[in-house]
Amino acid sequence: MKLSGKTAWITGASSGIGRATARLLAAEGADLVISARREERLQQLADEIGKQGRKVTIATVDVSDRQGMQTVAEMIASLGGVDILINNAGTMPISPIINGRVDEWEQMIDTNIKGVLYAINGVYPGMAERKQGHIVNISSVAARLTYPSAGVYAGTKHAVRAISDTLRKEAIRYGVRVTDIQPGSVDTELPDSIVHEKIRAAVKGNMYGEDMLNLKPEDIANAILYAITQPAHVDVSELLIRPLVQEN
Ligand SMILES: NC(=O)C1=CN([C@@H]2O[C@H](COP(=O)(O)OP(=O)(O)OC[C@H]3O[C@@H](n4cnc5c(N)ncnc54)[C@H](OP(=O)(O)O)[C@@H]3O)[C@@H](O)[C@H]2O)C=CC1
Ligand SMILES: O=CCS(=O)(=O)O
Repeated sequence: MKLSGKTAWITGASSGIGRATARLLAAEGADLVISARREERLQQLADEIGKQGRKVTIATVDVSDRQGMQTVAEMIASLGGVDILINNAGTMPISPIINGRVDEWEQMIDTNIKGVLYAINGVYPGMAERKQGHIVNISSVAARLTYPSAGVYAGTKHAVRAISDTLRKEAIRYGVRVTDIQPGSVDTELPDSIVHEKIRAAVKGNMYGEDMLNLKPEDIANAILYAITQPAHVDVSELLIRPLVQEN
């Protein structure tokens, strides 16, 4: 097993990419801290993974809750810290900017940018002190391009990519590695977070159309595993993974 003796914190572990990654990392021997807002989902996952003999700690927290994230960080520090952070929690309530859905903009900014920063802030100082660690941020193909209705979402993902690359440069001196994972369309619950009904229907139609074979969450979990199991001198800085049929 490639991750025996390692502990990973996975945010957004209650579904999709986070849940698939939790399963894969546990199968490779990692102990886990899994967090999200839906506690029942986390408990089900913990029960499943616990049967494989892995230690799993649940943290029910909204990543946009600065104090709540600080409490999780303190709990993690009391466990001795984590070796790996999978900074995955995210939301995508997209809509045209002309609609002025300011609450949804703020939700994306608070979750996708501030949440990512709070998690980094929670574990990075400890990693730097121990002179080892790996931070994996899940941005998106939308960290490289934009498309109508996704202005704010793409803005948050461009920000995650910029934060990742800056952190990568700063963290070299501490022996901490940073990877930015950029998935294309993955078959998950993410479109359910779109509140604008017409856009949600359009995105779901596109993502689940018969002519479009999306990625599976496990495809991204495999990419994450690749990034975190390279030799210590290797930093997989970015990985862009699209379904074969996705042009942009
Ligand atoms: N699916 C796709 O096509 C793509 C996804 N991504 C990114 O991948 C990441 C994972 O998404 P994916 O698995 O697809 O979608 P899911 O909707 O299946 O999973 C999102 C996860 O994030 C958690 N989450 C959302 N908001 C919050 C919050 N405020 N606080 C804590 N946890 C939260 C959810 O848990 P809960 O609701 O229980 O809190 C859930 O576990 C996201 O960052 C997304 O932007 C990137 C590119 C493509
Ligand atoms: O983050 C989402 C990427 S895509 O589904 O719009 O390609």
